[in-house]
Amino acid sequence: MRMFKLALCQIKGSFDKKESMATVTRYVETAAENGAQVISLPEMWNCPYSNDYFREYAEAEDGPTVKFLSDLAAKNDIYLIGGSIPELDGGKVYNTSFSFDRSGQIIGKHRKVHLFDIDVKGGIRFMESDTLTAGKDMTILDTEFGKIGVAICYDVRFPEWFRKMALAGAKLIVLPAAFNMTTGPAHWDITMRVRALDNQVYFAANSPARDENGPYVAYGNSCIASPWGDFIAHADEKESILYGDIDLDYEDSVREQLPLLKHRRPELY
Ligand SMILES: O=C(O)CCC(=O)C(=O)O
Repeated sequence: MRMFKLALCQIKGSFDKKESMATVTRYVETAAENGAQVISLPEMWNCPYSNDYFREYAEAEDGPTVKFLSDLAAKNDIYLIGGSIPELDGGKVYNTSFSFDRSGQIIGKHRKVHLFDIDVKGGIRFMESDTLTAGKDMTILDTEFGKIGVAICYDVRFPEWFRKMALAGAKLIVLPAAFNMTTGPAHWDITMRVRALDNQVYFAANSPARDENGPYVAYGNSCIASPWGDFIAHADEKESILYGDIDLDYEDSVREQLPLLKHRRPELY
């Protein structure tokens, strides 16, 4: 099939995992009822986004959250890109996105490769590397709709990583992410559009909804950019489900008319 419906669930986090799971269940069921075949969640949806909580909330791959996501994918007969959660493995904590097929099988596991360590004066300081370990591997899901790349938030700032994904065949890239109120207004929209445009892919960024009272105020503004570089869907800061039709024939036609990927001169750079 050359066309499928993607849904991004822009939901608020909470301190209570059970409450977060109940919210996720509601949103995923609604998106599936509305015809979405691939559904995604935000970064760290089951854990407050703070170094104070990552280890406390972390779970192993055989823990309850991965089981919950697997059951949810199977029950709703959808591909699920499970946002990200703190994953505990060998005493280390990773920011990890698990993905599932329609039967609930894990088909991808992305550990955030670029850790979010920034110090913007008068804005935001965050040092993920104080508590988290970086992953090393590129993640591309093989699905009945084609290849879907998965990366997490700060990964988006490294264009080489996404070019590599496009060259490996990714047609859609999904980014569970949680920009903030300093870098969000400055860089979110333009970065998502340009990753789509440069690589001639659909590019979808799934933020949590904004919670002014939470430990981390996310920017929201989940969005889906087309291979032409325009937005086909864009949320505000509130809880919502964002839908987009991913049309791979359209993607092919953009690539034929403006053959950027063919015109590269890798022997020169
Ligand atoms: O790159 C940014 O500005 C934000 C990144 C971020 O919030 C994250 O990686 O979680």
